This record gives sequence, C-alpha cells and structure tokens, in this order.
Amino acid sequence: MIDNKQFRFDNGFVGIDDVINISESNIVTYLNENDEYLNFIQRGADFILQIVSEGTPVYGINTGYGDSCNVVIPEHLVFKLPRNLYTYHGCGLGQFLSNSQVRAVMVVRLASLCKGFSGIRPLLLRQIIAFLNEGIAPLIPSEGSVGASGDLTPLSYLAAALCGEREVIYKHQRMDAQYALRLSCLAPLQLQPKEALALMNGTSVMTALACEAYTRANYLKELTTRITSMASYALDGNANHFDAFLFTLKPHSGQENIASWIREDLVLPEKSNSGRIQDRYSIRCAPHIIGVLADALPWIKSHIENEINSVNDNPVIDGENQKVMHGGHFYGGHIAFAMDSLKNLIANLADMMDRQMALLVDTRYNNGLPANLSADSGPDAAVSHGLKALQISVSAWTAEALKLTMPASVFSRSTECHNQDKVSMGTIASRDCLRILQLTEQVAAGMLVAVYQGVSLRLQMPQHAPLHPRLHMMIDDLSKILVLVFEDRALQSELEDLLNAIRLRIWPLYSHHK
Ligand SMILES: N[C@@H](Cc1ccc(O)cc1)C(=O)O
Repeated sequence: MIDNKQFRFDNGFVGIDDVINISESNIVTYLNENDEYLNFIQRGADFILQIVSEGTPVYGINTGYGDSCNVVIPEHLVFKLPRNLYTYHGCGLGQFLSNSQVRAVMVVRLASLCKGFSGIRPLLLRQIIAFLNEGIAPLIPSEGSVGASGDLTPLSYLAAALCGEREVIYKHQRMDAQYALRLSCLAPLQLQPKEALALMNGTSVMTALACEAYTRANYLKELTTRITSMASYALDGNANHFDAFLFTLKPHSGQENIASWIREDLVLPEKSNSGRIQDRYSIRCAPHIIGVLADALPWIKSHIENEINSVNDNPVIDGENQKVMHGGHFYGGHIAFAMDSLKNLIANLADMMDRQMALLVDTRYNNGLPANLSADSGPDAAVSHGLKALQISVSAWTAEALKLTMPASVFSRSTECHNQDKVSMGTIASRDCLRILQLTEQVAAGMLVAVYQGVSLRLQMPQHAPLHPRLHMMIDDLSKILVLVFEDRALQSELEDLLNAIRLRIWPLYSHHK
C-alpha cells in the first residue's frame, strides 16, 4: 500500500496499482527495518553460508547452473560463481525496456525477494530500493528470455548494474553503472552465493510488463465503451439495444456493466424501436465484445497479482526451518496464458472499432452523414476527402494487431541442453501484448477523430436525437485536442496528441484513473 507517498517493502501484498504507481512516479520506497523482519531475511542468507561451509551440494550454490547442476564447484570458487552467472547471461538484444518498465521490473523482483525465501541479505534489497529512489534504471534489452528459468537474461542486467557493471540511465543520461553508483554515493554489491540466481531466476520481467498491459487494457475497456456510445449516437443508432432488462437475461456481469455504461451515455428514446430496428453487430454487440474483456480482467489481475506475490525463484530457501526446496517456480505459465488471452481480447477491440469506422465513413451505412465524414460542404467540397486515409490507417493498425494474436506459449521449445525442455514464453506474450495494445490505442485515437467528427456533424443535422450531457462533456474534452476536419489536412500531430492522452489516461471516463 502506498501511504503518504511512501511505499514500504516487506512480505506484505504488492498490487498492480503499487507497481504502476511506483514505476511512473518518484514515490519514496523503503525497506521495513523492523528487527523481526530483518532477522527473518538474514536467517536465509546465513543458512546459505552454512551450506557453503558444510559443503553439501545444493543447486546453484555450489553446483553449476541448469543442466550443469552435476558440476561440483570447489569451495574456493563458490564466491566467484554469482558473477559468472550474470556475466554469461549478458547476451540480450532488441530494444531496451523503457524507464518505467525497468522500474516496474525492480518493484516486482523486490516483491518476490522480500517474501524471504530466496536466501539473500537485506543489503541486496536495500540496493534495489536505492536504485528506485535515486532513479537509476539499468539498461535492459527486451529480447532473449524463454520465460521459464525465469527471465534470466534480462534480469542479469539488473544483477550486473547492482554490482556496478554494464550500463544504466541516470538523470536522463546513459552511463556506466559504476559511474552512476559513484554519483549517487552507493557502493557496488558483491553478490554472495545464491544471490545472483535469486535475482535472475524469476518471472519479474514478464510480470512487470503484464502490470502495464493490464493497466492499459483496463483503460481501453472504458475508452472503447465511450467510443461506442459516440459512434451509436453519430450513426443515429438504436439505444434500446442496451436496455437494462435485456442484459439481465444474459448475466455476464462485465458485459452487463458495459451495457449500463453505454446506456447511461445515451438518451433512450421513449418509443422503443424507432428508426432503424437493428444496428450492425459492431454497435449492437459492443457490450458482448468489450464485455468479454471486462469479465476476463479480474482473473487476469488475480494471475498477475499472484505472480507478483509469489516466490518465483529456485531453489527456495527456508532459513527458519533450514530447508532447501528444489522446484520450478520460475515457470511463467500463468502470465503467459494471461497475456496470450489479453492479446486476443484487445485485438478484438481493434477489430470492433475498425468495423465501427467502416460504418461511419460510408454513406451506405451512416444514416445520412457525409461521405468520409467530410465536413466540407462549400464550393470546393469535391476536393475534400475527409477521413478516407484515416480509415486506411486504422485498417492497417487493426490487421497488424490481429496478426500478433498467435499465442506465444504454444511455441515452447526445448533449450539449454534439454534442461529447459518446456518453457512458458511468457515474456514474448507480454511484449506482444504491449505491441497489440499500442496498435489498438492507435485505432482508438483514429476512432476518436471519427466519432468527434460524426457526433459534431450529426448535431448539425436538422433532426437529431438529444445528446446526453456525458457525451457533450466528452466532445468538449476532445475539442481541446481536435478541430473539426473541414478542408483536408494532415492529422498525424492530432493523432499523436490523442495517443498521448490515452497513454496518460487523462479522461476520467466511467471510473477515475489517477
Ligand atoms: N533456472 C534454472 C537455473 C538456470 C540458471 C542459469 C542458466 O544459465 C540456466 C539455468 C534452474 O533453477 O533450474
């Protein structure tokens, strides 16, 4: 829980909102310095040292890693081993994670390590917390994790930076980690046995990205609902499709909720079934499309929050009872399934909006609005093409989003000499999901232009239905970014502003966002 703009790390619950709030702001974080808690953590680390001195073989402490687990590491090399782990995993490629994504990774890794079953010292936890508070963000390439054995390669960049190696972003500059540590008066860590494995052998990259995906998806749920209300109004649609009683008869609660939001945005005609009796499915079935997302989000959230609050590490160390448990908790199957599912749900929203756009711009379906929603009715109207090209862009973004919905998890392949012979691919699923979200947000930005145009033009028609104050307000909000497209003009910068507004979740919509 964030209290007084401060966040305390210990073995308490960490929610998606906490991850997002800390990653997007500079909330001060601190470790619970209560003796009982610190002693509990320290006992795990002491137990590791006891294992080392006794010489009993324990995986990853005095053995090689992965398939090399039968290589016994002599005592004099045991302290060298952690550095080798993060060093040989320095083979990531691809775009770097963003600053806020890296911060989310650190919060999520802390949440797991703070449970106290990883055999690490409080010092290590304090170093990650210092990185968060100082604003030091390791440069983490996003590609190279199969998501079981955790996110070994991307997390190796966190482990290395904590020890003053590789590169970080600090005060908006890319620099050697060692230099950033010096500038912020932090000493580089020297990892003890098990500590590099504890940092790297977990699902924190895919889970951090999943927190972002969940948050963006939750906002899109509301935004696509509002867009549907506006599209229905612009098309002079039948608001009775969203009748309250009708929705009690098919009681998926998320779907009912979406229908109620649309209903509250529209002024329901007294006479039901006036005008066109049935709208096309992208309008009439919008609660059934967005509702699937609304009903899935709670379980997606519970998968993500279970993962955040799990010990996703191996071996698991119970310092209290002096037990080592060898298992496979680094396997990201739940996140993989949640993100593969979310990809499908979000791409369906893009598809729905693309169809709504097709209705709005086409005089065969838009109930009297001008072709391509062009507002130009002056002497030069013939040269104005309105939103013609915008529709093409929206179709392209939609197709690209749909193309990426192939589940990542079914592409599991045996790797690392068949030790990791079944893997989750959860990190790829999370990354694909974020790309689909980006494309779908672009489609939503395009649709905001279209519904702004469509509603404004409908209001200019002599006989139009009353516009509900909520939609009036949305039109007012949009008019701060958008101007009616009259003569042809390039729309890119307005689309960028809309996209920015979506990413910042600036409209409160149906619930309050930040
Ligand atoms: N995750 C593996 C450990 C591992 C670590 C590093 C590797 O390079 C490979 C495997 C396990 O716990 O079994």
